[in-house]
Amino acid sequence: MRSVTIFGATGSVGEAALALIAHDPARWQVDTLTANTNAKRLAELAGQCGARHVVICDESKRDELVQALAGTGVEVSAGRAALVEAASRPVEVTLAAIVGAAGLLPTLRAAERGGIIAIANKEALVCAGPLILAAAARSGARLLPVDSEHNAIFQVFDFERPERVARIILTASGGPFRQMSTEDMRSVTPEQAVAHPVWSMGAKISVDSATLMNKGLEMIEAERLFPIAEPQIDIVVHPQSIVHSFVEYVDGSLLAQLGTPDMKTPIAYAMAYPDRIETPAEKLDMIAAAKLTFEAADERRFPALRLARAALRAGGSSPVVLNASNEVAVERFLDRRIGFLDIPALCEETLAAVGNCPAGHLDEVVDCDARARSVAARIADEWEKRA
Ligand SMILES: NC(=O)C1=CN([C@@H]2O[C@H](COP(=O)(O)OP(=O)(O)OC[C@H]3O[C@@H](n4cnc5c(N)ncnc54)[C@H](OP(=O)(O)O)[C@@H]3O)[C@@H](O)[C@H]2O)C=CC1
Ligand SMILES: CC(=O)[C@@H](O)[C@H](O)COP(=O)(O)O
Ligand SMILES: [Mn+2]
Repeated sequence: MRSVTIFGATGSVGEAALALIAHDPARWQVDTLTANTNAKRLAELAGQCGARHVVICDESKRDELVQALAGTGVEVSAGRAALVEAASRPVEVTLAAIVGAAGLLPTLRAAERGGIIAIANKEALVCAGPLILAAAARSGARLLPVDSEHNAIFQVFDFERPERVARIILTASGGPFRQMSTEDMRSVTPEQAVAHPVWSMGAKISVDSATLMNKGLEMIEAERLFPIAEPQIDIVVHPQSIVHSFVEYVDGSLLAQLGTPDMKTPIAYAMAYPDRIETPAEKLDMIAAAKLTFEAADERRFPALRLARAALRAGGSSPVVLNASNEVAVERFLDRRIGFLDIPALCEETLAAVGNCPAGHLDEVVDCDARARSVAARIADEWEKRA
């Protein structure tokens, strides 16, 4: 039996992990589940999986959660400090599945503590990858990527002889607007943007997939996770999302991991590592899939790719600023306060306005993230006043 804590249990990745646990409950002992505001669902999930402890970040939801779990013996905590404290509890597997930079502190605390850190929270790696890796190296924690592309690369990457790897190629579905002109993208709605053609995911990552910022963040995530440099990271659009990424070796061999687009497979890989466990994910029927297609990514229609590559090249605080401004922009787009094309535009203006700030230490990353959010909000407020 493995003990497991899930940060972001009420989200798309968190629920997929809990479905895996329900599929083979004898294998897992759930320690802590966390949510931001969704107390009702958190209580239901805790009841279903027999969690010992729950954390709700929004303190105003504490009473609702306490009432929902009355008589069950489940320990209830609330607030941001409790979220980070929960990462200090000893468990064998921590699933980091909070969305956004909000997941950074608990993920870092878990990496400081040890065990398997199954990491879906790519924004934490984008903002503070070197800090998380250093913490894991000190504690002996095993950092395992859950993001489908990075999980695929992890499965076929020669870590013993990385000099044999020529490049990695991240596959991108292309999102819902893959074939749309820039002009038509101007007026797309949040509903259209979150309707991902292949994957079923939370709203923020779905919008990121639509702008291709998701792939941009994934380039940075890959540079953090694997011993490769920016020029060795390429992207290819693969609308079927069956090949989850490639590793190209110096002899020209391309190794890939394939499967149906279901997050339960990479989550199971990371949570059960180094075992492989049976999952309820649909198995790939190659005859039915029949055709796998590949095309070039268009940086002109999807400028987020260009911005992310530039941020990766620039290093320092640029990835932090890119991520923070994107989080502000996506939230405002979902609230219908800015348009779809304004998302990369706001990131670009924020990057130019913030410039370089120190981002080597945790407090510097936190300050830089806050500064970028406030600059992005100010720019977007000015746009709104002018409109
Ligand atoms: N969904 C997917 O298939 C994939 C996701 N990822 C990555 O995994 C992460 C999670 O994505 P996804 O599951 O789609 O996200 P969701 O939006 O579906 O879920 C987010 C989870 O995080 C919690 N949360 C949100 N904001 C905060 C906050 N400020 N503080 C603490 N907790 C918070 C939510 O709680 P509440 O419900 O209360 O709001 C929820 O449990 C992201 O980083 C994403 O990029 C990577 C690959 C695939
Ligand atoms: C499932 C997963 O890993 C997502 O990050 C996925 O990659 C999103 O699809 P896109 O390729 O459209 O960004
Ligand atoms: Mn991905």
